[in-house]
Amino acid sequence: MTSFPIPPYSVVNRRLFVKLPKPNPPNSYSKKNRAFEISCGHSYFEARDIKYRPPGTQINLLNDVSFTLPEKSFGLIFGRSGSGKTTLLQLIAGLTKPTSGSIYVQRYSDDGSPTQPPVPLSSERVGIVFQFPERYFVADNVFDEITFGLPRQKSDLKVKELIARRLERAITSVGLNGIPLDKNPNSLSGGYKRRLALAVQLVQSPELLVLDEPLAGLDWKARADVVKLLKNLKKELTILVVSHDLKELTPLVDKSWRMDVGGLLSEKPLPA
Ligand SMILES: Nc1ncnc2c1ncn2[C@@H]1O[C@H](COP(=O)(O)OP(=O)(O)OP(=O)(O)O)[C@@H](O)[C@H]1O
Repeated sequence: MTSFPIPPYSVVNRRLFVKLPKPNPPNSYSKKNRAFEISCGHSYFEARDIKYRPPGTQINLLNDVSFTLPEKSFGLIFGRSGSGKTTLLQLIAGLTKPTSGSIYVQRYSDDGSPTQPPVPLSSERVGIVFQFPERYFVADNVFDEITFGLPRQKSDLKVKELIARRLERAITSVGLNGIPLDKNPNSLSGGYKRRLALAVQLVQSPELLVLDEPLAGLDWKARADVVKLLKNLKKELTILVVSHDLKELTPLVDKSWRMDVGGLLSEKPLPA
C-alpha cells in the first residue's frame, strides 16, 4: 500500500474528491496517441502518457502509463510490490493529480472514430475500494455506513425515496440482503465486510469500479464469494483491479497488465 498522504478515508471513501486536471483541448486528441480507455455504454474513459512524481521527490513513480479497457470488462494490474499499482488506482479515482498525462472520457462510434471531444474523467464516475476497506468503516450501523455519502436532508420525501432506492440496489447487488441494517459493520464476517465496502461505492452508482487487492486477508470461502460477486458486477460496470491473486481472478480477466519497477506498465495476457 502506498504511504503518501491522502484525505481522511471517511471523506475519500464517499468520493468527495479533489478536483481533476483540466482536459486537453479537443483538437489535441489523436487516436494514434490513445493510451488508456475504459468504455461505459458507448463512452470510453481514456488516459494517456501518465507520469506521476510525488511532491518533493526527484523520481517518477509512474512513467508514461498507458492502457485501454473496454466497457463492462474486467482489467487486472499485477506486478512487484512497490511498483506503483496503488498509486495508479488513486490517480484514476481522482484522489491525486498526475504530474502529466490525462484521463478522460471519450465516445466512439461503431467504426471506432471519436464522436465528440474527450471530457475529463470525473471522480464521480469512479468508485474506489482500498485494500482492507473495513479498516476505514466510520458508522456504527450498516445503513449509515452505506448512506454516509448520500444527501443528508432525510426529511425531504424525494431524498428519502432516492436513498431507499439506491440502498436497496446496492444491498442487492452485493448480496447483503438479510443483514439487519442496524447491525454494527465491525461485527460482520470478513467476506461481508468486503461486500459492505463494495455497497458503499455502488450506492453512488459509479461506472468504473477500481479495487486494490480485493481478496487480501480473506479465507478461501470469502475469497470465492468475492470473486463470484465481482463476476456479477462486471455485467453492470467496468472493473479495474490491482491484485497479486492472479489464479483466482484469471477467469474474470479480459485484459491484464504488469507494472514494473519504475512505474512502467505493459499489457501481459494471463495464461488461460
Ligand atoms: N508521496 C510519496 N513519496 C515518496 N514515495 C512514495 C509516495 N507515494 C508512494 N510512494 C512509494 O512509491 C512506491 C509505490 O507505491 P504503491 O503503493 O503505489 O505500490 P504498489 O505497487 O501498489 O505496492 P503493493 O503491491 O505493495 O501494494 C512505494 O514504495 C511507496 O512507498
